[in-house]
Amino acid sequence: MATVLDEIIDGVREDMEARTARVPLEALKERASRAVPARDAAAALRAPGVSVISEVKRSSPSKGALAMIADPASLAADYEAGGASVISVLTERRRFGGSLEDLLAVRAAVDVPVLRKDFVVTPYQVWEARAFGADVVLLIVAALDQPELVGLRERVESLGMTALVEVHDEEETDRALDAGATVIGVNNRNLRTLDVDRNTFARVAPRIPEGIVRVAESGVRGPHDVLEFARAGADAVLVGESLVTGGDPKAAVADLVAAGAHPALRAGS
Ligand SMILES: O=C(O)c1ccccc1NCC(=O)[C@H](O)[C@H](O)COP(=O)(O)O
Repeated sequence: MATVLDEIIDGVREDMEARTARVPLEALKERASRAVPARDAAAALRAPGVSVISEVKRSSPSKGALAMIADPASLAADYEAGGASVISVLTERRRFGGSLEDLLAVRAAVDVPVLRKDFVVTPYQVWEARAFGADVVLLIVAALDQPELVGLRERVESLGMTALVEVHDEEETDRALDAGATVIGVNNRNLRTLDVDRNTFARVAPRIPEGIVRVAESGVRGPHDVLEFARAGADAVLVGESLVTGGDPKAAVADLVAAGAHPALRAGS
């Protein structure tokens, strides 16, 4: 039986084929060659404290509509003002209501690195990410076989960007490491059931060696969750829903950043 992930990827491939018919790969490469260089996201995520990746997220398969977000650039600027280290932009159209135009607008509005959050399964999408200003590209291990994962990571890095390689369990973590990932996101959301289990990060993180950036993704409701993920070894958290539904995104990000800089975390307690 097809999973939600399979269904999303089927739609992504259809949309991408339509874009490929309009903009051939060679034209896209030419546009990417004119893009300003990528910002260093790995350095931003390695900074002291728990870095906050704040997401522009209009809707989701698990929750449906979340927020209108008429002006993603303005939301991203609020996130940056609150102290976000990286802005994540969901560019998938059918289930998340995003677009490459959102990515372009956000990149022009902020000085921090910007993540293309999508279901990337072909090199064309990586070139697209760069052409539209991305500094980071999400690669989901569950969506790729091993040669695809290795090839896409290499393509992302050859264009000067950072690959955020997403895993859900220990086996996928081993695949990410074998593929040469240096930034690994553990998603607490099971992509088959869409349920969030916040214990996933604590279970999987010990599998990720020191020196690799560890990102806890999904299910961050507030500062207490940042503290929990930090104690379990997170260098960064990726947060969407609670920021877009909370009413004051700048203050909400600032609260998360403050929690991630808590002195008790520096003492290792
Ligand atoms: O959010 C979903 O329902 C979802 C369903 C299927 C695949 C991916 C999905 N979300 C993408 C994400 O990973 C999250 O947007 C991101 O981690 C932020 O999560 P949250 O803070 O829980 O919105």
